[in-house]
Amino acid sequence: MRILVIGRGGQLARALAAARSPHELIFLGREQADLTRPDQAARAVAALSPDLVVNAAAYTAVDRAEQEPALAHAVNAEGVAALARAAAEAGCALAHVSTDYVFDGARAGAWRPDDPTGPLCVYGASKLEGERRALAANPRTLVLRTSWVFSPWGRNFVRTMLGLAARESLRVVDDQIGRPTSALDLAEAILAIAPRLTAPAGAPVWGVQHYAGSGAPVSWAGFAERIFARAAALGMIARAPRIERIGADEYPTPARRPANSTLDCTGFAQVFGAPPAPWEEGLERVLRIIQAEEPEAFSAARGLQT
Ligand SMILES: NC(=O)C1=CN([C@@H]2O[C@H](COP(=O)(O)OP(=O)(O)OC[C@H]3O[C@@H](n4cnc5c(N)ncnc54)[C@H](OP(=O)(O)O)[C@@H]3O)[C@@H](O)[C@H]2O)C=CC1
Ligand SMILES: Cc1cn([C@H]2C[C@H](O)[C@@H](COP(=O)(O)OP(=O)(O)O[C@H]3O[C@@H](C)C(=O)[C@@H](O)[C@H]3O)O2)c(=O)[nH]c1=O
Ligand SMILES: [Mg+2]
Repeated sequence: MRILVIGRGGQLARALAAARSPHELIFLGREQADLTRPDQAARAVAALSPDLVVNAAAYTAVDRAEQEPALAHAVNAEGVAALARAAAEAGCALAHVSTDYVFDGARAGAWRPDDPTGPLCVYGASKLEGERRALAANPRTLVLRTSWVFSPWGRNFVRTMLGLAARESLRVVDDQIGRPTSALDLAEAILAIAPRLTAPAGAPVWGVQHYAGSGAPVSWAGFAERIFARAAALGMIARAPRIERIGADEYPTPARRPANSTLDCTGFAQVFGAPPAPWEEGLERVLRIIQAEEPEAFSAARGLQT
């Protein structure tokens, strides 16, 4: 089948490009399909008439969004609405990726797709609006919420931590928990379920589902410890910084983040017949790719004699 991916340089888009797949994948970067220029994406969808559009583009700068709410909304809500309309008009399905930050995180237990939302920040609110607009514009829409995405590329918590590995100690928030997700696993899951996304409107595949790394939820501090422990074991860093576990109130950021971001993915496993991959295995794979692709990238932080 023919899959049109909106977005090219981002983590998920790169992971989709790296994955092995029997499908024909076409990637459009911002130059060809800018979500703030709704006509562009619509023209591309009409011209290419794919079976499925995967939206891997988004405004993802969580803190900066607090200063740029209009732009976040233009990309994550208006742009998505236009894309969904174009897909509906061309008769093609839409897989749209969303986020755990649509929840307020204010209770224990994993969030199910139909649990009440309540975003705490501009990014989360813009993504929630995008979900609604996509589902309203195209009945053949799968909104796939994911969380804490990391990959060998771009901006993510794993690369941020590796960049700080030379520090003696690091203060990291311990009262926000969630499920980290490898972009490679997410990409492979999307490609694996793609043939199911040719179903007609009303089929059980449409609507909101959750896909996040399986295994125990962790705090950012716990995730950081795991990253450093594995990076040290792989010889990427000489030794792990000491992690000082702090509260979010001790690490002020412009955007508020949910205390409990844990996504319940049982619905995805039921509908698509495959549970998400374990995040700890995803981390191992991502670290090995970073090590292979950029042996010197974190050399300043390695503290290793080379
Ligand atoms: N990263 C995470 O931790 C999480 C991400 N998600 C969601 O997953 C999806 C993929 O995220 P991820 O791959 O990490 O995102 P990235 O931030 O890595 O990439 C986002 C991509 O979107 C592009 N983009 C931004 N604005 C526009 C625009 N106006 N028109 C077209 N393209 C644009 C960026 O282009 P450019 O490079 O030119 O800026 C970039 O290539 C997003 O929907 C995100 O909301 C959900 C949960 C967690
Ligand atoms: C760098 C750093 C961050 N932190 C905290 C701040 C914050 O609470 C938490 C994560 O910070 P980050 O900015 O890396 O992550 P953030 O940008 O909030 O990541 C989010 O991105 C969007 C796109 C999503 O959709 C979410 O699922 C989530 O992955 O870690 C520390 O405590 N110490 C540190 O040294
Ligand atoms: Mg960030």
